[in-house]
Amino acid sequence: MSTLRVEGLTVRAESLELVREVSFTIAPGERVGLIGESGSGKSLTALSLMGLLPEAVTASGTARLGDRDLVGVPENRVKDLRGRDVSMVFQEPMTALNPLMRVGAQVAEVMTLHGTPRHEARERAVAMLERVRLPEPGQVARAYPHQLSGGQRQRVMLAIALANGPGLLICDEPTTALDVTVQKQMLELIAEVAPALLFITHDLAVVASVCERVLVMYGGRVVESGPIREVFTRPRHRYTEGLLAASKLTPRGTRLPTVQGSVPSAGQFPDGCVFRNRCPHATPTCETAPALTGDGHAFACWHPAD
Ligand SMILES: Nc1ncnc2c1ncn2[C@@H]1O[C@H](COP(=O)(O)OP(=O)(O)OP(=O)(O)O)[C@@H](O)[C@H]1O
Repeated sequence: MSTLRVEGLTVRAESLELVREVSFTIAPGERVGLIGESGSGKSLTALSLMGLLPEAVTASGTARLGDRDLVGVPENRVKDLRGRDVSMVFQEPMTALNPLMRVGAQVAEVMTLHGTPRHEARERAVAMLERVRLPEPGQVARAYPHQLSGGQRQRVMLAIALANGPGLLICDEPTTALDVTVQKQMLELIAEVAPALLFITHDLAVVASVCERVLVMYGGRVVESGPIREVFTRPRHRYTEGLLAASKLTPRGTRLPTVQGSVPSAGQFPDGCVFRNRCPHATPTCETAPALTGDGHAFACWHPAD
């Protein structure tokens, strides 16, 4: 597993700079959110890492996953990286899946493209469908996309994205088209299976529930970044303040007690709190977080508006 290091990433359409000098890192296992208003450059940032920029749009700067360059790589080599080192799940699975091909064959195809023998790929495809918790994976493998629900199709897309064991998963609004219950399950699954995650969304509650860190983009730049609790409770940039104010997250003014030397139990979080099952001080869930060192932390609690 390798760290993603992006430095000075700039995306241009002719002389127009659409993304400017973006720098960030994502360590193995880390989940980083990318938020910002429409047109702020989130998708172009992600597409640069996938080598999928639209025609006449170019990227400069560096993006390295371990010892591999992701930016400025010739097209014939980008195909090797895409799917194997970095994978992406988009919002609408129906447009990404081939309607005329059984889904098992579609999962298998991305493996054969990267050198897995055909018979082995078929077997591993079913295992991948099981990994993304599709019940009856053998049966699902034989289905066509239209025979599955939206949530099942998005799980298939996740299986395709993970098929070659990439080091980084990028998700661009992967649950926006799903209903709320299915969305929650899908987010939990993504958080669990992502080797390292760059998660693009407009939904701040989603970022808070899936990611540990967040990057805020505005006008093509990253204007603020940091751990979720810091950025969401003490935003430094006026634009972030505005985003929070306009979001479904509303500060209740509840300041939970300073925690001394122990991990807060789920009972300390009010119903509906996005931190409820996650320790806001550490990356794992409350249940598994190591005991705090005793210096104590205070935090405000943000939760979705009623
Ligand atoms: N092919 C292109 N040629 C020129 N400009 C483009 C092209 N694609 C995107 N842009 C512009 O680049 C800017 C950033 O676009 P991008 O799609 O990255 O924004 P975004 O933050 O992902 O927005 P959204 O949340 O709506 O998806 C926008 O101003 C957009 O109009």
